[in-house]
Amino acid sequence: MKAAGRQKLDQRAFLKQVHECRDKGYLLSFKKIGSGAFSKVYLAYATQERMQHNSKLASDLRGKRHSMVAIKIVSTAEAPVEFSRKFLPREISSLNATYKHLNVVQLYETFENSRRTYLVLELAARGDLLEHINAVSAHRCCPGLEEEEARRLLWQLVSAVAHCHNSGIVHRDLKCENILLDDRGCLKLSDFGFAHQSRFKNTLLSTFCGSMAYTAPEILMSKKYNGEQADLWSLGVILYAMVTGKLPFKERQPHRMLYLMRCGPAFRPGLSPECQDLIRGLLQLRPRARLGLQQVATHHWMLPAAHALFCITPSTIPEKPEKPQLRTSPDNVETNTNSDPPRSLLQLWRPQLQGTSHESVSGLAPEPLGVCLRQGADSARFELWSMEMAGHEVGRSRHTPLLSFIRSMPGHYLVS
Ligand SMILES: Nc1ncnc2c1ncn2[C@@H]1O[C@H](COP(=O)(O)OP(=O)(O)OP(=O)(O)O)[C@@H](O)[C@H]1O
Repeated sequence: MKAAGRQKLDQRAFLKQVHECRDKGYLLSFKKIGSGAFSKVYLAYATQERMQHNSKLASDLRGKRHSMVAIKIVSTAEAPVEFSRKFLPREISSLNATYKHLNVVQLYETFENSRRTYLVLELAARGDLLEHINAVSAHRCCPGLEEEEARRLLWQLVSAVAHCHNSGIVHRDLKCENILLDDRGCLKLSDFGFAHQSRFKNTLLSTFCGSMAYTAPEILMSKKYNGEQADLWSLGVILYAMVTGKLPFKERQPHRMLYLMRCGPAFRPGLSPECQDLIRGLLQLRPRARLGLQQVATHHWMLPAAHALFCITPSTIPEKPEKPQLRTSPDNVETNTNSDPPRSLLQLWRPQLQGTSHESVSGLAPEPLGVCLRQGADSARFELWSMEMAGHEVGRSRHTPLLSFIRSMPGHYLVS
Protein backbone atom coordinates (compact mmCIF):
# COMPACT_ATOMS: atom_id res chain seq x y z
CA MET A 1 0.00 0.00 0.00
CA LYS A 2 1.25 3.46 -0.82
CA ALA A 3 2.42 5.60 2.09
CA ALA A 4 -0.26 8.24 1.53
CA GLY A 5 -2.99 5.61 1.54
CA ARG A 6 -1.68 4.07 4.75
CA GLN A 7 -1.51 7.47 6.38
CA LYS A 8 -5.17 8.11 5.53
CA LEU A 9 -6.16 4.77 7.00
CA ASP A 10 -4.17 5.48 10.16
CA GLN A 11 -5.84 8.87 10.48
CA ARG A 12 -9.28 7.33 10.10
CA ALA A 13 -8.46 4.67 12.69
CA PHE A 14 -7.15 7.32 15.06
CA LEU A 15 -10.31 9.42 14.68
CA LYS A 16 -12.36 6.35 15.50
CA GLN A 17 -10.31 5.90 18.65
CA VAL A 18 -10.85 9.55 19.54
CA HIS A 19 -14.62 9.02 19.27
CA GLU A 20 -14.53 5.78 21.22
CA CYS A 21 -12.63 7.46 24.02
CA ARG A 22 -14.94 10.49 23.94
CA ASP A 23 -17.94 8.21 24.36
CA LYS A 24 -16.33 6.86 27.54
CA GLY A 25 -15.49 10.30 28.93
CA TYR A 26 -11.85 10.75 27.84
CA LEU A 27 -10.34 13.27 25.43
CA LEU A 28 -7.60 11.58 23.47
CA SER A 29 -4.74 13.84 22.43
CA PHE A 30 -2.44 13.40 19.42
CA LYS A 31 0.53 13.00 21.70
CA LYS A 32 1.78 9.44 21.48
CA ILE A 33 3.86 8.68 24.55
CA GLY A 34 4.87 5.14 23.80
CA SER A 35 4.17 2.03 21.84
CA GLY A 36 4.46 -1.69 22.37
CA ALA A 37 4.22 -4.70 20.11
CA PHE A 38 0.44 -4.41 19.67
CA SER A 39 -0.33 -1.20 21.47
CA LYS A 40 0.00 2.54 21.36
CA VAL A 41 -0.07 4.76 24.40
CA TYR A 42 -1.51 8.29 24.15
CA LEU A 43 -1.84 11.21 26.48
CA ALA A 44 -5.52 11.83 27.27
CA TYR A 45 -7.68 13.93 29.58
CA ALA A 46 -10.44 12.70 31.83
CA THR A 47 -13.63 14.77 31.63
CA GLN A 48 -15.38 16.06 34.75
CA GLU A 49 -18.28 13.85 33.85
CA ARG A 50 -16.06 10.75 33.86
CA MET A 51 -14.52 11.71 37.17
CA GLN A 52 -17.97 11.91 38.72
CA HIS A 53 -18.44 8.27 37.85
CA ASN A 54 -15.03 6.98 38.93
CA SER A 55 -14.13 7.96 42.47
CA LYS A 56 -10.61 6.49 42.38
CA LEU A 57 -9.81 8.39 39.19
CA ALA A 58 -11.29 11.56 40.65
CA SER A 59 -9.40 11.38 43.95
CA ASP A 60 -6.08 10.52 42.27
CA LEU A 61 -6.35 13.32 39.74
CA ARG A 62 -7.47 15.77 42.40
CA GLY A 63 -4.29 14.91 44.32
CA LYS A 64 -2.20 15.41 41.19
CA ARG A 65 -4.01 18.63 40.29
CA HIS A 66 -4.43 17.77 36.64
CA SER A 67 -6.75 15.61 34.57
CA MET A 68 -4.18 13.78 32.46
CA VAL A 69 -4.08 10.02 32.03
CA ALA A 70 -2.31 7.62 29.68
CA ILE A 71 -4.55 5.51 27.46
CA LYS A 72 -3.04 2.33 26.14
CA ILE A 73 -4.88 1.18 23.04
CA VAL A 74 -4.32 -2.46 22.23
CA SER A 75 -5.28 -3.60 18.74
CA THR A 76 -6.78 -6.93 19.67
CA ALA A 77 -7.92 -7.43 16.06
CA GLU A 78 -4.29 -7.36 14.89
CA ALA A 79 -2.67 -9.13 17.82
CA PRO A 80 -2.27 -12.92 17.89
CA VAL A 81 -5.10 -14.75 19.65
CA GLU A 82 -2.72 -15.87 22.41
CA PHE A 83 -1.92 -12.25 23.20
CA SER A 84 -5.57 -11.22 23.49
CA ARG A 85 -6.64 -14.34 25.37
CA LYS A 86 -3.64 -14.80 27.64
CA PHE A 87 -1.26 -11.87 28.04
CA LEU A 88 -3.70 -8.98 27.95
CA PRO A 89 -6.12 -10.46 30.53
CA ARG A 90 -3.08 -11.31 32.65
CA GLU A 91 -1.87 -7.71 32.51
CA ILE A 92 -5.30 -6.38 33.42
CA SER A 93 -5.91 -8.79 36.28
CA SER A 94 -2.40 -8.18 37.71
CA LEU A 95 -2.94 -4.43 37.59
CA ASN A 96 -6.29 -4.89 39.30
CA ALA A 97 -4.67 -7.06 41.98
CA THR A 98 -1.81 -4.64 42.63
CA TYR A 99 -4.05 -1.59 42.61
CA LYS A 100 -3.58 1.23 45.10
CA HIS A 101 0.13 1.24 45.61
CA LEU A 102 1.90 4.53 45.09
CA ASN A 103 4.68 2.85 43.09
CA VAL A 104 2.57 0.64 40.84
CA VAL A 105 0.98 2.30 37.83
CA GLN A 106 -2.76 2.57 38.46
CA LEU A 107 -5.28 1.10 36.07
CA TYR A 108 -8.40 3.23 36.39
CA GLU A 109 -10.61 1.31 34.01
CA THR A 110 -10.78 -0.62 30.77
CA PHE A 111 -13.22 -0.68 27.90
CA GLU A 112 -13.24 -2.62 24.69
CA ASN A 113 -14.95 -3.38 21.40
CA SER A 114 -14.39 -6.04 18.78
CA ARG A 115 -11.20 -4.37 17.48
CA ARG A 116 -9.55 -2.74 20.45
CA THR A 117 -9.09 -2.80 24.21
CA TYR A 118 -8.46 0.47 26.03
CA LEU A 119 -6.56 0.65 29.31
CA VAL A 120 -6.90 3.93 31.16
CA LEU A 121 -3.69 4.26 33.18
CA GLU A 122 -2.12 6.68 35.56
CA LEU A 123 0.21 8.95 33.59
CA ALA A 124 3.94 8.57 34.22
CA ALA A 125 5.09 11.58 32.26
CA ARG A 126 8.86 11.44 32.79
CA GLY A 127 9.61 8.37 30.73
CA ASP A 128 11.30 5.20 31.84
CA LEU A 129 14.23 4.46 34.12
CA LEU A 130 16.56 3.58 31.25
CA GLU A 131 16.00 6.99 29.66
CA HIS A 132 16.51 8.60 33.04
CA ILE A 133 19.81 6.78 33.66
CA ASN A 134 21.04 7.74 30.18
CA ALA A 135 20.00 11.38 30.60
CA VAL A 136 21.63 11.69 34.03
CA SER A 137 24.78 9.92 32.83
CA ALA A 138 25.09 12.35 29.91
CA HIS A 139 24.49 15.31 32.20
CA ARG A 140 27.08 14.16 34.76
CA CYS A 141 29.51 12.97 32.07
CA CYS A 142 29.80 9.83 34.15
CA PRO A 143 27.79 6.64 33.69
CA GLY A 144 25.07 5.90 36.22
CA LEU A 145 23.10 7.71 38.88
CA GLU A 146 24.45 9.02 42.17
CA GLU A 147 24.13 6.31 44.82
CA GLU A 148 21.81 8.58 46.76
CA GLU A 149 19.34 8.74 43.90
CA ALA A 150 19.66 5.03 43.13
CA ARG A 151 18.87 4.29 46.77
CA ARG A 152 15.76 6.45 46.70
CA LEU A 153 14.53 4.73 43.54
CA LEU A 154 15.42 1.24 44.73
CA TRP A 155 13.48 1.81 47.91
CA GLN A 156 10.36 2.64 45.92
CA LEU A 157 10.91 -0.29 43.60
CA VAL A 158 11.34 -2.70 46.50
CA SER A 159 8.13 -1.34 47.99
CA ALA A 160 6.26 -1.92 44.71
CA VAL A 161 7.64 -5.43 44.24
CA ALA A 162 6.86 -6.33 47.86
CA HIS A 163 3.30 -5.16 47.29
CA CYS A 164 3.02 -7.33 44.16
CA HIS A 165 4.45 -10.38 45.92
CA ASN A 166 2.15 -9.88 48.90
CA SER A 167 -0.75 -9.70 46.43
CA GLY A 168 0.30 -13.05 44.92
CA ILE A 169 1.78 -11.52 41.76
CA VAL A 170 5.26 -12.09 40.42
CA HIS A 171 6.22 -9.58 37.72
CA ARG A 172 8.75 -11.69 35.73
CA ASP A 173 9.79 -8.81 33.49
CA LEU A 174 11.42 -6.35 35.85
CA LYS A 175 13.73 -4.13 33.82
CA CYS A 176 14.60 -0.47 33.52
CA GLU A 177 12.25 -0.03 30.52
CA ASN A 178 9.26 -1.19 32.59
CA ILE A 179 9.92 1.22 35.40
CA LEU A 180 8.35 4.59 34.71
CA LEU A 181 8.72 7.92 36.47
CA ASP A 182 6.00 10.48 37.00
CA ASP A 183 6.34 14.25 37.00
CA ARG A 184 7.36 14.22 40.66
CA GLY A 185 10.07 11.66 40.06
CA CYS A 186 7.95 9.00 41.74
CA LEU A 187 8.63 5.50 40.48
CA LYS A 188 5.76 3.56 38.85
CA LEU A 189 6.15 -0.12 38.10
CA SER A 190 4.41 -1.02 34.83
CA ASP A 191 3.97 -3.63 32.09
CA PHE A 192 2.52 -6.67 33.80
CA GLY A 193 2.15 -8.61 30.53
CA PHE A 194 4.31 -11.49 31.84
CA ALA A 195 3.08 -11.38 35.40
CA HIS A 196 1.93 -14.56 37.07
CA GLN A 197 -0.71 -14.73 39.74
CA SER A 198 -0.86 -17.50 42.27
CA ARG A 199 -2.33 -17.97 45.71
CA PHE A 200 0.59 -20.19 46.68
CA LYS A 201 3.90 -18.59 47.54
CA ASN A 202 6.08 -21.51 46.51
CA THR A 203 4.54 -22.26 43.13
CA LEU A 204 7.27 -23.25 40.69
CA LEU A 205 7.06 -21.81 37.20
CA SER A 206 8.55 -22.99 33.96
CA THR A 207 7.71 -20.40 31.30
CA PHE A 208 10.72 -18.55 29.95
CA CYS A 209 9.92 -14.89 30.05
CA GLY A 210 11.56 -11.56 30.60
CA SER A 211 14.53 -10.00 28.87
CA MET A 212 17.76 -11.95 28.80
CA ALA A 213 19.91 -9.27 30.45
CA TYR A 214 17.60 -9.24 33.49
CA THR A 215 16.70 -12.93 33.54
CA ALA A 216 17.73 -15.10 36.46
CA PRO A 217 20.21 -17.93 35.77
CA GLU A 218 17.75 -20.67 36.77
CA ILE A 219 15.40 -19.47 34.00
CA LEU A 220 18.24 -19.42 31.48
CA MET A 221 19.02 -22.98 32.52
CA SER A 222 15.38 -23.90 31.80
CA LYS A 223 14.89 -25.06 35.38
CA LYS A 224 11.61 -24.74 37.21
CA TYR A 225 11.85 -21.54 39.16
CA ASN A 226 10.34 -19.56 41.99
CA GLY A 227 8.97 -16.29 40.52
CA GLU A 228 9.71 -14.18 43.60
CA GLN A 229 13.35 -15.27 43.67
CA ALA A 230 13.64 -14.61 39.93
CA ASP A 231 12.29 -11.07 40.50
CA LEU A 232 15.00 -10.56 43.14
CA TRP A 233 17.73 -11.35 40.60
CA SER A 234 16.23 -8.73 38.25
CA LEU A 235 16.28 -6.20 41.09
CA GLY A 236 20.02 -6.81 41.42
CA VAL A 237 20.49 -6.15 37.70
CA ILE A 238 18.42 -2.96 37.93
CA LEU A 239 20.42 -1.69 40.90
CA TYR A 240 23.66 -2.44 39.06
CA ALA A 241 22.35 -0.58 36.00
CA MET A 242 21.37 2.40 38.11
CA VAL A 243 24.73 2.84 39.81
CA THR A 244 27.01 1.97 36.88
CA GLY A 245 24.96 2.93 33.80
CA LYS A 246 25.66 -0.55 32.40
CA LEU A 247 24.25 -4.05 32.51
CA PRO A 248 26.21 -6.50 34.66
CA PHE A 249 26.04 -9.34 32.13
CA LYS A 250 25.59 -8.82 28.44
CA GLU A 251 25.77 -11.65 25.95
CA ARG A 252 23.47 -12.97 23.25
CA GLN A 253 24.01 -16.65 23.96
CA PRO A 254 22.48 -18.06 27.14
CA HIS A 255 25.50 -20.29 27.84
CA ARG A 256 27.81 -17.28 27.64
CA MET A 257 25.51 -15.30 29.89
CA LEU A 258 25.65 -18.15 32.39
CA TYR A 259 29.43 -18.11 32.26
CA LEU A 260 29.47 -14.37 33.05
CA MET A 261 26.92 -14.84 35.83
CA ARG A 262 29.12 -17.51 37.43
CA CYS A 263 32.08 -15.09 37.34
CA GLY A 264 29.95 -12.48 39.11
CA PRO A 265 29.54 -8.75 38.42
CA ALA A 266 32.53 -6.43 38.00
CA PHE A 267 32.26 -3.07 39.72
CA ARG A 268 33.54 0.33 38.72
CA PRO A 269 36.05 1.98 41.03
CA GLY A 270 34.42 4.33 43.50
CA LEU A 271 31.23 2.37 44.01
CA SER A 272 30.67 2.01 47.74
CA PRO A 273 31.43 -1.42 49.26
CA GLU A 274 27.92 -1.43 50.82
CA CYS A 275 26.31 -1.03 47.42
CA GLN A 276 28.52 -3.77 45.97
CA ASP A 277 27.51 -6.02 48.85
CA LEU A 278 23.82 -5.44 48.21
CA ILE A 279 24.19 -6.15 44.48
CA ARG A 280 26.15 -9.34 45.20
CA GLY A 281 23.46 -10.35 47.71
CA LEU A 282 20.83 -10.12 44.97
CA LEU A 283 22.91 -11.58 42.15
CA GLN A 284 23.40 -14.93 43.85
CA LEU A 285 23.35 -17.89 41.48
CA ARG A 286 21.46 -20.03 43.99
CA PRO A 287 17.95 -18.56 44.17
CA ARG A 288 17.55 -19.38 47.85
CA ALA A 289 20.80 -17.61 48.69
CA ARG A 290 19.47 -14.28 47.36
CA LEU A 291 18.54 -11.56 49.80
CA GLY A 292 14.80 -11.29 50.40
CA LEU A 293 12.94 -8.01 49.98
CA GLN A 294 12.91 -7.34 53.69
CA GLN A 295 16.65 -7.96 53.88
CA VAL A 296 17.14 -5.55 51.01
CA ALA A 297 15.13 -2.87 52.80
CA THR A 298 17.14 -3.27 55.98
CA HIS A 299 20.52 -3.63 54.26
CA HIS A 300 23.03 -1.07 55.52
CA TRP A 301 23.30 0.57 52.09
CA MET A 302 19.58 1.32 52.30
CA LEU A 303 19.81 2.93 55.74
CA PRO A 304 19.95 6.56 54.71
CA ALA A 305 16.82 5.94 52.64
CA ALA A 306 14.22 7.11 55.10
CA HIS A 307 13.45 10.04 52.87
CA ALA A 308 12.86 7.70 49.97
CA LEU A 309 9.47 6.89 51.39
CA PHE A 310 8.52 10.15 49.79
CA CYS A 311 8.79 10.47 46.07
CA ILE A 312 10.61 13.76 46.11
CA THR A 313 13.59 14.44 43.92
CA PRO A 314 15.95 17.26 44.72
CA SER A 315 14.60 19.06 41.65
CA THR A 316 11.10 19.18 43.15
CA ILE A 317 12.33 21.00 46.21
CA PRO A 318 11.87 24.72 45.59
CA GLU A 319 15.05 26.72 45.34
CA LYS A 320 13.68 29.55 47.44
CA PRO A 321 11.66 27.67 49.99
CA GLU A 322 8.85 29.09 51.99
CA LYS A 323 9.59 29.47 55.64
CA PRO A 324 9.20 26.06 57.26
CA GLN A 325 6.39 25.92 59.78
CA LEU A 326 5.48 23.28 62.26
CA ARG A 327 1.74 22.89 62.18
CA THR A 328 -0.17 21.35 64.97
CA SER A 329 -3.74 22.55 64.69
CA PRO A 330 -6.00 19.94 63.11
CA ASP A 331 -8.06 22.80 61.62
CA ASN A 332 -5.17 23.65 59.36
CA VAL A 333 -4.56 20.15 58.25
CA GLU A 334 -5.49 19.50 54.68
CA THR A 335 -7.68 16.46 54.78
CA ASN A 336 -6.78 13.49 52.71
CA THR A 337 -9.12 13.69 49.76
CA ASN A 338 -8.22 10.20 48.74
CA SER A 339 -10.39 8.02 50.91
CA ASP A 340 -8.06 5.09 50.43
CA PRO A 341 -4.49 6.37 50.56
CA PRO A 342 -1.60 4.67 48.81
CA ARG A 343 0.09 2.12 50.98
CA SER A 344 3.56 2.90 52.18
CA LEU A 345 6.33 0.41 52.52
CA LEU A 346 5.91 0.24 56.23
CA GLN A 347 2.21 -0.31 56.03
CA LEU A 348 2.82 -2.98 53.48
CA TRP A 349 5.18 -4.78 55.77
CA ARG A 350 3.05 -4.44 58.80
CA PRO A 351 3.02 -8.15 59.60
CA GLN A 352 6.78 -8.41 59.27
CA LEU A 353 7.40 -5.29 61.29
CA GLN A 354 5.42 -6.40 64.32
CA GLY A 355 7.86 -6.81 67.14
CA THR A 356 10.95 -6.16 65.04
CA SER A 357 13.78 -4.48 66.81
CA HIS A 358 15.86 -3.75 63.76
CA GLU A 359 17.14 -0.24 64.08
CA SER A 360 16.78 0.66 60.45
CA VAL A 361 13.09 -0.06 60.54
CA SER A 362 12.14 0.93 64.05
CA GLY A 363 14.08 4.15 63.69
CA LEU A 364 12.04 5.33 60.75
CA ALA A 365 8.77 6.46 62.11
CA PRO A 366 8.59 9.45 64.31
CA GLU A 367 4.95 9.93 65.19
CA PRO A 368 2.21 7.55 66.24
CA LEU A 369 -0.27 9.08 63.83
CA GLY A 370 2.01 9.10 60.86
CA VAL A 371 3.48 12.09 59.19
CA CYS A 372 1.92 14.30 56.63
CA LEU A 373 4.45 16.14 54.59
CA ARG A 374 3.60 19.01 52.37
CA GLN A 375 5.69 20.92 49.97
CA GLY A 376 5.29 24.66 50.07
CA ALA A 377 2.88 25.98 47.50
CA ASP A 378 3.28 22.87 45.41
CA SER A 379 0.63 20.23 45.36
CA ALA A 380 2.90 17.45 46.48
CA ARG A 381 1.79 15.87 49.69
CA PHE A 382 2.91 12.58 50.98
CA GLU A 383 1.80 10.53 53.84
CA LEU A 384 3.66 8.10 55.93
CA TRP A 385 1.47 5.66 57.73
CA SER A 386 4.25 4.32 59.71
CA MET A 387 4.76 3.14 63.22
CA GLU A 388 1.14 3.14 64.14
CA MET A 389 0.43 0.95 61.16
CA ALA A 390 3.31 -1.26 62.17
CA GLY A 391 1.88 -1.54 65.66
CA HIS A 392 4.73 0.30 67.35
CA GLU A 393 4.45 2.77 70.17
CA VAL A 394 6.82 5.64 69.60
CA GLY A 395 6.98 8.65 71.88
CA ARG A 396 6.11 11.93 70.24
CA SER A 397 9.12 13.68 71.63
CA ARG A 398 11.60 11.23 70.20
CA HIS A 399 13.46 12.73 67.31
CA THR A 400 14.25 9.88 65.01
CA PRO A 401 16.45 10.25 61.95
CA LEU A 402 13.43 10.48 59.69
CA LEU A 403 11.84 13.26 61.67
CA SER A 404 15.06 15.24 61.68
CA PHE A 405 15.42 14.60 57.99
CA ILE A 406 11.94 15.88 57.22
CA ARG A 407 12.43 18.90 59.41
CA SER A 408 15.63 19.68 57.58
CA MET A 409 13.89 19.74 54.24
CA PRO A 410 13.29 23.23 52.95
CA GLY A 411 9.73 24.29 52.28
CA HIS A 412 8.15 21.45 54.19
CA TYR A 413 6.28 21.21 57.38
CA LEU A 414 4.87 18.42 59.40
CA VAL A 415 1.51 17.64 60.79
CA SER A 416 1.00 14.73 63.04
N1 LIG B 1 1.15 4.83 32.26
C1 LIG B 1 2.03 5.25 31.37
N2 LIG B 1 2.46 6.52 31.40
C2 LIG B 1 3.34 6.96 30.49
N3 LIG B 1 3.87 6.21 29.52
C3 LIG B 1 3.48 4.93 29.44
C4 LIG B 1 2.54 4.39 30.36
N4 LIG B 1 2.34 3.09 30.04
C5 LIG B 1 3.13 2.84 28.99
N5 LIG B 1 3.82 3.93 28.62
C6 LIG B 1 4.77 4.05 27.51
O1 LIG B 1 4.36 3.21 26.45
C7 LIG B 1 5.35 2.22 26.19
C8 LIG B 1 4.66 0.90 25.86
O2 LIG B 1 3.86 0.51 26.94
P1 LIG B 1 3.87 -0.97 27.50
O3 LIG B 1 5.28 -1.35 27.82
O4 LIG B 1 2.88 -1.10 28.57
O5 LIG B 1 3.36 -1.72 26.21
P2 LIG B 1 3.65 -3.19 25.81
O6 LIG B 1 2.73 -3.49 24.67
O7 LIG B 1 3.56 -4.05 26.99
O8 LIG B 1 5.12 -3.04 25.31
P3 LIG B 1 6.14 -4.19 24.95
O9 LIG B 1 5.63 -4.81 23.72
O10 LIG B 1 7.43 -3.40 24.76
O11 LIG B 1 6.19 -5.09 26.15
C9 LIG B 1 6.21 2.16 27.45
O12 LIG B 1 7.52 1.77 27.15
C10 LIG B 1 6.12 3.58 27.95
O13 LIG B 1 7.11 4.36 27.30
